[in-house]
Amino acid sequence: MLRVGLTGGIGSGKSAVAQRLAALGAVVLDGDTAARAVVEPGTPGLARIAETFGPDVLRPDGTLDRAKLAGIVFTDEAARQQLNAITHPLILAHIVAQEEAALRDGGPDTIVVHDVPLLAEGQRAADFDVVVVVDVPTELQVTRLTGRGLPEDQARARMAAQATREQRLAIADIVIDNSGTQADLERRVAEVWADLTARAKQRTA
Ligand SMILES: CC(C)(COP(=O)(O)OP(=O)(O)OC[C@H]1O[C@@H](n2cnc3c(N)ncnc32)[C@H](O)[C@@H]1O)[C@@H](O)C(=O)NCCC(=O)NCCS
Ligand SMILES: Nc1ncnc2c1ncn2[C@@H]1O[C@H](COP(=O)(O)OP(=O)(O)OP(=O)(O)O)[C@@H](O)[C@H]1O
Repeated sequence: MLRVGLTGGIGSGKSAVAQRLAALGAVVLDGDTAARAVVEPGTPGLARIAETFGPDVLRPDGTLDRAKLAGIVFTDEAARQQLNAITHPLILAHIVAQEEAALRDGGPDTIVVHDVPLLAEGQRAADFDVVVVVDVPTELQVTRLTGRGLPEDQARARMAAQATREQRLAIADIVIDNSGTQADLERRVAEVWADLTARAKQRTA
């Protein structure tokens, strides 16, 4: 098995890369999806969030009001650290369980891609055999985020809560430049897939 950490700033195109890698045969485990699962109604994660941030962050139906919580944590660094302290250990445990299942089901050449939005923010790069970073210039991140409907001030607030472009590039083994077209991206991901496949074979040889 080859364990790949995939990361990129918000709006870099990380999800687009993950989708293409999945289509090529990777088992993709997604941090944002895990982050949603651990705060479903009835979970200890959601209970701790409601205790910490107050019942106002819950909707009348008991689900998390994500926009309200985002409004709190992306304007208040201490609040975001509190949220991270609740969610990050739960997210990690959720993903470890999914990876164990992938290992049981897949063969020795299985390529597991962990889509980890905040890989450069933690100390986890060493947990992976290969780190792939999706890179775009900062202003293009803003353009793409506003293009999908996020107000510019909110886009910039989230980017300010993340590592810098340079910090992400510093942990990369492979960089995917996504400043071109979707077709350019597809070609580059196919190249990277060939590279990952070769690395996976080398490990099992
Ligand atoms: C604050 C929340 C409710 C906002 O929800 P929303 O649906 O608007 O965003 P979503 O979860 O889809 O995240 C979108 C992107 O925002 C960025 N982001 C999310 N959480 C964080 C954070 N704590 N710090 C920095 N950036 C973050 C990431 O680039 C992520 O890919 C949500 O992001 C959350 O629960 N965050 C804490 C868990 C977390 O750290 N998740 C991301 C890494 S695993
Ligand atoms: N090469 C490209 N050309 C034009 N638009 C693109 C390109 N790559 C991605 N996009 C668009 O940019 C936006 C952000 O891409 P995507 O959702 O894949 O980013 P992400 O890094 O996964 O973001 P998030 O951190 O929010 O999950 C999307 O609307 C996507 O369709």
